Amino acid sequence: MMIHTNNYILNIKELWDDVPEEYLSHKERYENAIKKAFIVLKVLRQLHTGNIQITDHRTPTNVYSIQDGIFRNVNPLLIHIGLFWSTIAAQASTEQQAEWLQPDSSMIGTYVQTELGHGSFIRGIETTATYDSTTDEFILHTPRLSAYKWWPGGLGNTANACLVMAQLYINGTCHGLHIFLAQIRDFDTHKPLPGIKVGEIGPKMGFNTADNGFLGFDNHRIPRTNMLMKNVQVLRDGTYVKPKHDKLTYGSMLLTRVTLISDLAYQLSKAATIAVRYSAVRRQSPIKSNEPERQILDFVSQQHKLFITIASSHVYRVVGLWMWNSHKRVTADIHEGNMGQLPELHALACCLKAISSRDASALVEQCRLACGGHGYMMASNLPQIYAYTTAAVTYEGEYTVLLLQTARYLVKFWRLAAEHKPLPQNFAYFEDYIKKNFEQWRNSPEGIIEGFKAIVAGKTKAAYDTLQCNLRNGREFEEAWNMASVQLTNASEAYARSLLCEVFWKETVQLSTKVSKSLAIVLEQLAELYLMYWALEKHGDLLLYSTISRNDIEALQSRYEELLALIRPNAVGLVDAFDIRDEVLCSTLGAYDGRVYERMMEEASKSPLNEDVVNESFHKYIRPVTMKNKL
Ligand SMILES: CC(C)(COP(=O)(O)OP(=O)(O)OC[C@H]1O[C@@H](n2cnc3c(N)ncnc32)[C@H](O)[C@@H]1OP(=O)(O)O)[C@@H](O)C(=O)NCCC(=O)NCCSC(=O)/C=C/CC(=O)O
Ligand SMILES: Cc1cc2nc3c(=O)[nH]c(=O)nc-3n(C[C@H](O)[C@H](O)[C@H](O)COP(=O)(O)OP(=O)(O)OC[C@H]3O[C@@H](n4cnc5c(N)ncnc54)[C@H](O)[C@@H]3O)c2cc1C
Repeated sequence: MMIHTNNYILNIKELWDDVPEEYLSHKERYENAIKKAFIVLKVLRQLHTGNIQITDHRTPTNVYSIQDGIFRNVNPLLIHIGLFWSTIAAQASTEQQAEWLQPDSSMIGTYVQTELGHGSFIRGIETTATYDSTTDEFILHTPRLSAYKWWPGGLGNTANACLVMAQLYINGTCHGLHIFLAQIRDFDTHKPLPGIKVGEIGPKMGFNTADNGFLGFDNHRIPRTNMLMKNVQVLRDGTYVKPKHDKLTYGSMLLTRVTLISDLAYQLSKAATIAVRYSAVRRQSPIKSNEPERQILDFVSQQHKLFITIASSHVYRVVGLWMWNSHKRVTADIHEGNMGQLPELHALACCLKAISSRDASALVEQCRLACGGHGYMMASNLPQIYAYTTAAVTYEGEYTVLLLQTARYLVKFWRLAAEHKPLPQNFAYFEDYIKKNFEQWRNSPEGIIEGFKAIVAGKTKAAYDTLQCNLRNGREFEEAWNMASVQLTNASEAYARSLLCEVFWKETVQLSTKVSKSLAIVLEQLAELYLMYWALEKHGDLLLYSTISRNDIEALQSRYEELLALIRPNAVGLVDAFDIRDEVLCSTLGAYDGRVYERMMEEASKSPLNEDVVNESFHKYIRPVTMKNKL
């Protein structure tokens, strides 16, 4: 069968709600979402097997973006599709993949790592997998309450299998964390298998269709061949064959951190579309008293809130793709046995995941505030986008914890620079900073990029000096590190910002040579706006670490305001260009036709509180009190 993906999915009636999901109970929400998830999964499987083919020349990822509209929340199979399959594909041996990665597999899986007691510090995970050579099995066990798995998406009710991260024990020796495939529910009855205690963890700020779950094992046995064995093996006699790099087991987190950057770009484009379109429709007060009321988009302070969101969406789209290509390159190298680039990729993924999620949630909230009271309505969809986006600051590596990983990398290069040892080209600026080879400040994108590098060098130096001072004062390294951690995270944050500015600017300049002149002008305006915005936000740091002057900052401010005015005529066009369908945007404020007030009234009419002219609670509770003395 030949289909057009969007039209096909839009025409599946069961995927689209009559009643907004906010009016459903926790249980009904899950049941509604799971119904839709399996319709979507069926379509994905048909696409995969070629039973249906698409005519719109897009990949199955098209289905992923439309699902934002289908679920208005999270697909309960998100982790099954996003993490379970990809981890098997990346970490299972060829034979395991052939057995497990069947398109018609009965397994619905999830990725089970975090425990009640440990999320960030995964070496602290307490679930054990003990090899029993007499039966050729691993025994999975949860030794205490804190070792219960807690959080995995889809675990609560949906999954019948999972990838479990557990401490591997062979003959009494602990070999650290490894990943095991475990069936947890019967494929036919869906009842938990003996020795499995599993359930759902309860309502959350968002993600309420994702049935996040808990899981405990009571000496649950699985075959030895269920350990993921591409990079590491346990042989029949219990011999342990080490991986080429001891963090290859963490590969799924690395990949998800990379892909998250692009996902967050997409969430930002949704928020920007809603807020900019609404700001073009909404009129509130004249600018000059004798004039009609103006579109709120004409207020320069409103442009300041919104245009940075449009620009940031482009930044994260560009940088997300750049990271995706790096990941592909490094993975190919790892395949060839070369691990050399892995530390750099990990350091970049950590700080960029941290900053992209923090930026995205702050900017989505800024868009919500920019829509005034109406932004607070669930029907604007901005609260849901915020709840989804802010979760990413925590999952897949908590913000501060990830910044501290990148700080380890920065400190290593600073130490080389301080000891006058050779540095890779991308850290040559550390040496320049030490030698005080400062470039004279230039009020240009290139000048700002140099300025940001000076901030990275200056902040890394400050953190490093504090670390050394703590060590000289007799502290142990880990304690000295903890004492310097505020400065270390500051250095990492600055590093991420400098990367974002540099990659975005260079990629935009390159892209500009390939598109029409008028488009190139707009793209460069957006890139310049991003750099100017952050230079102004960080002007205190620039004053500390670069040669910028007060006059330069004033000139930057003028240019920034000029850019807002230049972008204003194209603002609506820029968000239309994100090309997000109304069915995906799900927003009364952001629909393409601009019928904001009509849609708000239509949505209000769906409230169950409008079903009866007089709600029965009036007779039960209100009337007895208000009419008491009058009867
Ligand atoms: C914070 C972490 C990284 C610490 O890990 P740990 O084993 O304790 O590290 P060490 O201190 O021993 O060593 C650090 C050392 O290892 C390198 N490294 C760490 N991670 C990686 C990696 N992924 N790839 C390559 N190298 C790595 C690091 O560079 C250091 O090297 P040095 O040369 O400096 O020594 C760890 O505990 C961690 O990652 N914590 C976060 C946990 C997390 O992300 N959990 C995600 C759970 S799944 C989830 O949240 C799903 C959400 C839903 C969804 O995605 O939709
Ligand atoms: C919506 C959602 C979905 C999730 N899905 C999954 C899933 O599918 N599978 C799964 O396995 N997990 C999942 N998780 C769990 C998630 O990965 C963890 O919550 C996350 O890694 C953070 O760990 P934590 O909760 O232990 O936070 P903690 O580490 O306890 O963090 C609490 C605070 O302590 C600070 N802190 C901790 N360690 C340090 C340190 N070394 N130095 C400085 N400060 C520190 C943090 O900065 C933070 O401020 C999910 C979580 C959420 C919210």
